[in-house]
Amino acid sequence: MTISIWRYSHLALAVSSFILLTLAAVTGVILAFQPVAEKLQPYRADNINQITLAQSIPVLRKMYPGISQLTVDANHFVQVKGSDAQGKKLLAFIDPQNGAILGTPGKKSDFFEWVTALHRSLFLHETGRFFIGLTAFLLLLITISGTALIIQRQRGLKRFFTRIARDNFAQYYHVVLGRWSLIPIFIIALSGTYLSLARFGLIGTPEKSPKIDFAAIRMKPLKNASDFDVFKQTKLSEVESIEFPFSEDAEDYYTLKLKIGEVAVNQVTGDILSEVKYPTAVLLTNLSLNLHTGRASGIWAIILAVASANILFFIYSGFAITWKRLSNRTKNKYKANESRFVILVGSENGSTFGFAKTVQKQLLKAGERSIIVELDRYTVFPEAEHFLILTATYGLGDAPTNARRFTDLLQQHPQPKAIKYAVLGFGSHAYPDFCKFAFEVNYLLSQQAWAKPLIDIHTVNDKSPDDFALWAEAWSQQAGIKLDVTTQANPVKHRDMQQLTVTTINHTNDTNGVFTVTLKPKRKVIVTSGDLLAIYPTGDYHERLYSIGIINEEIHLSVRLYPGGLGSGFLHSLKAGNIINARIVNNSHFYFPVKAPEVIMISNGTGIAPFLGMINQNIQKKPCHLYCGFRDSSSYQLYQNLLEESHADGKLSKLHTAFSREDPKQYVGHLLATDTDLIADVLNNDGVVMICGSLSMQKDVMELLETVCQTKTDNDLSFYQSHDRIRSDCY
Ligand SMILES: Cc1cc2nc3c(=O)[nH]c(=O)nc-3n(C[C@H](O)[C@H](O)[C@H](O)COP(=O)(O)O)c2cc1C
Repeated sequence: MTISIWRYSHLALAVSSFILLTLAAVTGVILAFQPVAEKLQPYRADNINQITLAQSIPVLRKMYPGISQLTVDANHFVQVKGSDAQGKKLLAFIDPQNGAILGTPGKKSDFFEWVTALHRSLFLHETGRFFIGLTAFLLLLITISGTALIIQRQRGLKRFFTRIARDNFAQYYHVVLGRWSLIPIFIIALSGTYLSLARFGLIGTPEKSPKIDFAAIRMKPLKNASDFDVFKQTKLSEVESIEFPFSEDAEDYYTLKLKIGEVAVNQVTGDILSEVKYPTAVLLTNLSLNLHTGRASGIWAIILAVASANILFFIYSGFAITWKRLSNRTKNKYKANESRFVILVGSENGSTFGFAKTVQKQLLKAGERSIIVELDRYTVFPEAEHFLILTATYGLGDAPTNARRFTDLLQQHPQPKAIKYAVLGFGSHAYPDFCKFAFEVNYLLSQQAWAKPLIDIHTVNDKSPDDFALWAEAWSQQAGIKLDVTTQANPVKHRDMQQLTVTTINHTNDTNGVFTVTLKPKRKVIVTSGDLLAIYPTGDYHERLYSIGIINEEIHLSVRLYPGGLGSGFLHSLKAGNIINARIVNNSHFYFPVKAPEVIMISNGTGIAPFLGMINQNIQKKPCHLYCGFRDSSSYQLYQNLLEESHADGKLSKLHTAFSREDPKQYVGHLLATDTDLIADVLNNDGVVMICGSLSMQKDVMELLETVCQTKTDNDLSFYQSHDRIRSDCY
């Protein structure tokens, strides 16, 4: 069953019962203090588990000849009724061993009586009782659906109590407290439901009184009550009440109402005149009363109070979660058939809609026709030029509820025009399948003839504003529309601006416009190969990002000069000794996998930059295979010495080069196609594949990897992507 069915049932049940549930929970918290207050009174007989009727009854009859009834309540208070030796009315708590009076029962608290009536019947008699019973039943169903949701969220019963990733306050504590108070709430709901059913006679059979054969009552042998076998065998703790014989006539007898049944005892001989066992339904009613009211145990009563208070918190947090989900839904200004930008959203709890709205606002501000659509409402968008797909991942790396049908819809609705797409995955590293669904969507889109990637897939861990801003920047650069997504949580980032000195710049004319720049930070900075360097060519908000390779503590960039290119033109104009302002952008998802046993690196063009640094730093000489593609050998010359040295040092195990404009014309994909067994081995043995370069190269490589995964590895492509075993940084 899907998470949504449980969720919707949970919500529907909560919505339909929350008013009465609030009332029952508030009164329940108050009533739980009644047994605690009662237990504080000093009337408890501590040893009723040891005292037998044979010990107690003769003492009591002697002290109180007019005793008519004895009761033992859940507090272990023993109460006697009747008249005392002076013939005065008797109603007192006594010590059952010596008959001493411990106190007299006071009037029940009006307040507790009032709250009890409200809790049981809303002051509406049978109608009220019915609604309260129904509320208890709905609470039972809410508890069951809540349990199912926790099991699904935690990926199975075994992991029920394992750590919960913290989403937001209401959601986190809804689940955390839910796990702990599940059992008491289940017991409250079940016992409440049972008591209501019993009350309306829907279960249980009426108690039968003992049938006495008066003709068979014996007058002899005369025995003392202390010698009656039945009294000797019965402890006070087994008794609910005892009716004493009215006179000394043998036809008047003792009636023992025990916890499990009723026994009539001849007052002369001690014979058992009749014995009836209560039906299970009656025993269950008693048990339900004990469990529902906490009357039998002060500790249980406190647990009930806490559980009832938790119900109130669940009502609040449940509505806070729902409100968040609903308030993130959007109204669109434009229609699907007139929008140029389509923001497709996959979200379970609504936060991804918040990010989508930020993007939407910027696009509308820029005067673009833009629309937000749930992934499950995917259709043909005749005017669309850009798809921005923002999707979370749920369950075991699955699609969120509003994106379940997307993969089918994508096949059903091919788009009439070419559309540039960008996928942004929302997820959390607390889950093993990080952003798996986003990787799947990205792959499926790459298979559509009409879909053209604008930028590589990006991911956002734990709603990180920085991750989001990085994606927005990358997208803005390619789309030519500024998305300013800086927020309070992500204040102007240029605080971390560094001054960097150009140490070398290497541009020759025969490298197809590719050149390298080496920079040295003036101050010590934390930077790793794979990070990005953000430069500001016009000194304002225009930002350009370049992959970094660290060699000998210097930052190496590989850049292709584009005619009129803002960033590449700026870098190309630099001279050794120039100082530039730039900042390091953390890109840790593309770091060298230090723990992996073997690594395959795939690049084309300037995508080689981070790998140069990673290979240079591979002092442990971990097996590393580099597959790099260039237009021709002149572009390769920029890196040749460094790579050959690394190979000779053992930092690079194998170097494969492909030249697309020299015979035999080859792309990296061709090199990889001959080494599919190696790729499969690396993936099957915890190794990592890294890709850096152009999006079109990435598309071809991903297709090849998908085939390798289908035919030669244990898992599919998105599994390796979401477990950081296939890492890509393409543009
Ligand atoms: C029950 C549950 C399961 C999740 N499973 C995954 C997962 O498998 N992979 C992942 O990367 N993130 C997972 N997440 C994290 C969410 O995808 C992430 O918090 C996302 O930002 C939520 O977006 P939303 O509020 O739009 O649904 C899970 C979160 C929850 C609560």
